[in-house]
Amino acid sequence: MMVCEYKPGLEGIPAAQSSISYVDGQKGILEYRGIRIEELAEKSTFLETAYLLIWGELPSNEELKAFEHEVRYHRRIKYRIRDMMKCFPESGHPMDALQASAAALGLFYSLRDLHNPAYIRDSVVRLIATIPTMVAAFQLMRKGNDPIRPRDDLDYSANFLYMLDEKEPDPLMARIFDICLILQVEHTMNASTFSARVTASTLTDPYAVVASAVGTLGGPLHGGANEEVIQMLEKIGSVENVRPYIEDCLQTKSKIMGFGHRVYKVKDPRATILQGLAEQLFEKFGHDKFYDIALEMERVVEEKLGSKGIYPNIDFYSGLVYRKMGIPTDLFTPIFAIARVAGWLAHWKEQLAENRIFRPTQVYNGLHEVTYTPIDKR
Ligand SMILES: CC(=O)SCCNC(=O)CCNC(=O)[C@H](O)C(C)(C)COP(=O)(O)OP(=O)(O)OC[C@H]1O[C@@H](n2cnc3c(N)ncnc32)[C@H](O)[C@@H]1OP(=O)(O)O
Ligand SMILES: O=C([O-])CC(=O)C(=O)O
Repeated sequence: MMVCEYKPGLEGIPAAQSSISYVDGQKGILEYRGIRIEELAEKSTFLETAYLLIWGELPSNEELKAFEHEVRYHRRIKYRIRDMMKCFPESGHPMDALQASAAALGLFYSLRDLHNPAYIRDSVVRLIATIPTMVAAFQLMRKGNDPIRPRDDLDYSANFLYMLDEKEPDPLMARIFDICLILQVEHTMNASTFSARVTASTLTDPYAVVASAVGTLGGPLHGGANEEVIQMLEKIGSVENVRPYIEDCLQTKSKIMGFGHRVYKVKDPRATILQGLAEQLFEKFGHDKFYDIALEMERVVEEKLGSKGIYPNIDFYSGLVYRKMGIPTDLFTPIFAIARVAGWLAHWKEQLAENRIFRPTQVYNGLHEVTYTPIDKR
């Protein structure tokens, strides 16, 4: 057997062959199925992009209409799922609520008919359709309110924003939210997608695949950083405090949230687009002082860490966009999951097409031939 060098975090080790997305981290390029992210953000919608990622090609008009229709009519969640969610502690994190709810869907649809295209399509539609409803339902129920029923006349993103507070969203806000989902939907072999593929490789059901990926996305080194960025900006509080804050992080070797990336060594192209979206919102709905703090952070981090290739990642500006929409900070990562579920499902489908169970090796650095010490002699 070939002996390979151990790489912490599997840096640079290919874990799959994939045609779903492509990143050039030196040039700051991201493509979904070969199409540049900038073009999709300008011209596509989240559901069209999800279709592209999962089925490999842009849909025809009829295909898109059919997909949108199916998603629209699967948005409602079973009352037993709602009843289960009512028992969750209101102080719990919405990512944990989402992970548990996604797993619970598997109790109702545990068929695992993995060779049947109709089962694949049905699972894709159900997960993409119900995850926003479950996120919004927990948000209302933890405040003691009843969930708001999805509105069939609203499109995907407008309906989610509506379900958060029963107000039809401003059209610019709904469009910007939809673009955010396009930007967050997929990113090659990131930690949560890897998790999804490992889980998929055991041939379990897609609800378990998504639940395991949601659990992985929530950590602060991954999708959870978008929530931490806002907490950091609040803690810094003013532009003058930025430099001392960053100097302190460098001295204590703490991570600056929303900066750095395993693949990008330049500014993440999605951060650039998100920054532009935040500016559009500030223009229409008023400035946010945290944006000035964020700009100063970007300047100081570039000065101090630019030579190491540490620049803003996708999580740096997304929180400012969601904050301006009035969305609570602890929903930022669940919203990331609303988007990324389509990427995970594209990888689930690709993994199933040429499956082999993931079973890497390890470099054992423990003891051998140790004798058992009876408890009274320890
Ligand atoms: C959707 C997403 O997941 S995007 C990423 C979201 N996560 C964050 O924003 C959290 C902050 N960033 C980080 O923790 C990292 O940059 C990660 C997790 C994104 C990437 O991690 P890795 O590729 O393993 O890089 P690693 O943590 O080994 O850092 C490499 C070097 O850069 C430094 N570095 C990396 N990111 C940062 C940061 N945000 N702040 C300060 N220093 C950093 C490290 O201290 C290390 O320095 P050293 O070589 O002198 O020890
Ligand atoms: O790719 C990664 O390592 C992190 C990630 O999910 C992203 O940047 O969207």
